Amino acid sequence: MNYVQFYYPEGFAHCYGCGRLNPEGHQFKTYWDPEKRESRTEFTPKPYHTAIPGFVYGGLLASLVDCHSTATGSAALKELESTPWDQGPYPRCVTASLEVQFLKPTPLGPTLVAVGRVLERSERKVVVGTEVYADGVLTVKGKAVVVRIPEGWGG
Ligand SMILES: CCCCCCCCCCCC(=O)SCCNC(=O)CCNC(=O)[C@H](O)C(C)(C)COP(=O)(O)OP(=O)(O)OC[C@H]1O[C@@H](n2cnc3c(N)ncnc32)[C@H](O)[C@@H]1OP(=O)(O)O
Repeated sequence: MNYVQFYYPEGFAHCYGCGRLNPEGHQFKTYWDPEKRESRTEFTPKPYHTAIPGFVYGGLLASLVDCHSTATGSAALKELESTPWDQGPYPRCVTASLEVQFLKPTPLGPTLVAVGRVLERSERKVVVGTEVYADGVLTVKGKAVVVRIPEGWGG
């Protein structure tokens, strides 16, 4: 299966964090495992994503949790459709609220792995829990409420 953001409609694919059509952005890519009902986004920060030397800037970590959560919400809403996983478009979500807990400084260098789970889902809203690991150590936890984009917004 391809990544969730691959299936976003073109008009919703320019996000600075995860838009596949934004060459200046991070282009986060999120994979959904339909059996485990778990999402995974891997990203290797660049040397300039620095907070203090050797550690990742918290805003980047929040962006990772943000876009990873909207993608997880998208996959969770896609589950409600009868179309196959490899057939787009996927529903597009925006973030209504985002909580980030920085548990430990996140080292700059290793590939970060964000793992997401669906905590709650209705037809329009998904609550997503995320854990971010660096070298297998949990450094960040997130919780986001994401909402299907209202009718008439771009796309
Ligand atoms: C043109 C091109 C676009 C292009 C768009 C491209 C999208 C890129 C997205 C990338 C990720 C981001 O950075 S997103 C960017 C940051 N986010 C935003 O700019 C979103 C701004 N906010 C909004 O537009 C709005 O507040 C919405 C759409 C999120 C929600 O408004 P609404 O449509 O009136 O929804 P509403 O019916 O009130 O609520 C739906 C459900 O969500 C819950 N809910 C609503 N807000 C919150 C909240 N802050 N905290 C907790 N829960 C909330 C409600 O209780 C309800 O739950 P229940 O009663 O059903 O249980």
